[in-house]
Amino acid sequence: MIYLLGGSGYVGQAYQDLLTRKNIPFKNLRRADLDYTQVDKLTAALQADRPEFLINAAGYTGKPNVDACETDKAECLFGNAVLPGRIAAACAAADVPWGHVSSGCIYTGSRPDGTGFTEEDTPNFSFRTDNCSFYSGTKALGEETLVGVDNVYIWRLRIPFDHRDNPRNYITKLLRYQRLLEAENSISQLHEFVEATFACWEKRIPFGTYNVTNPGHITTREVVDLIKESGVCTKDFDFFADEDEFMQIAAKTPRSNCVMTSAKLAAAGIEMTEVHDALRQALSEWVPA
Ligand SMILES: NC(=O)C1=CN([C@@H]2O[C@H](COP(=O)(O)OP(=O)(O)OC[C@H]3O[C@@H](n4cnc5c(N)ncnc54)[C@H](OP(=O)(O)O)[C@@H]3O)[C@@H](O)[C@H]2O)C=CC1
Ligand SMILES: Cc1cn([C@H]2C[C@H](O)[C@@H](COP(=O)(O)OP(=O)(O)O[C@H]3O[C@@H](C)C(=O)[C@@H](O)[C@H]3O)O2)c(=O)[nH]c1=O
Repeated sequence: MIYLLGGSGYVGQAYQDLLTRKNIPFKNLRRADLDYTQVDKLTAALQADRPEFLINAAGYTGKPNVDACETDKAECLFGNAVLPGRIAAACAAADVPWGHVSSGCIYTGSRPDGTGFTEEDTPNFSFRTDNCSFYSGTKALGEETLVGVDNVYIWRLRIPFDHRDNPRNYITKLLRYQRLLEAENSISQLHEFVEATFACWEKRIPFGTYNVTNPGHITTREVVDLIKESGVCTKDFDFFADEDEFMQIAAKTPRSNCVMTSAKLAAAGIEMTEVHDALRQALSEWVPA
């Protein structure tokens, strides 16, 4: 049996769908039912139920986007930086291996030679580099909390998208924002992300950190072209002149826009669809809200 923390959230729902489809028994824990943020309570539950693996899809993202984290810092710090350490303590006490959903938003840009950041690269969009959003800072701290912890996968998700219209879906965001920021990003098809991360456990690949993004990178303008090409929306999309204008008009805090490589995951035998193809696929199956 699998333990799922935060299973009622946007990412957690995708895990519920996956485990249900695969017919794998799981328990979706919600804080309202069992306060898994308390080490003693989570440890006792793990010792009683003895799940084979735990997935942590809990955390604080801010709604509708990371700007909201700037005004709820205590909750954001707790959910993203403190909670992973608490789960690590409980999983160590009960000897349960686990996986943690982190974020690629701890990087900005690309490597100096233009290639994507690897798992070996130190985050360059964090409190330590003093250039980040509060959300990104807490996600980087969450990873630091887990340094030296055995039996854990750290899975980096980035700007999720899929075929279902949803305010959290990157495609929906681009359809609804009044103006767009031109940027280059590596991004993750949500359902491929959950499949790939669970495959880490199923295939028993080595524990550690994995970038779980669709291979390649894509610019906002390229996504817009694919949206138009698909017929999902053919309007004229309006763009900000530059990041300064974006910050003045639409954002409270800087965004991470970055290129990553998921080559480590592929080398472990877990392949994801090339990013343009994955977007084309999602748009071809588009389900409006
Ligand atoms: N959505 C995105 O764009 C991305 C998300 N991620 C990461 O994925 C994880 C899940 O995100 P997502 O599903 O979008 O988030 P949601 O807000 O949709 O769901 C998160 C769930 O976490 C639980 N939770 C536990 N502690 C807290 C807390 N302090 N504050 C708020 N919620 C808490 C809640 O479940 P309950 O109360 O039921 O237990 C909640 O339903 C996060 O760690 C996030 O950083 C990474 C990259 C991109
Ligand atoms: C607000 C806004 C953003 N954007 C761009 C900036 C960025 O490239 C992209 C996404 O920005 P948002 O503000 O919607 O999303 P943001 O909250 O920054 O999204 C992030 O959420 C957290 C939880 C993560 O971990 C990330 O991986 C990512 O999904 O959209 C616009 O083009 N126009 C806008 O008006």
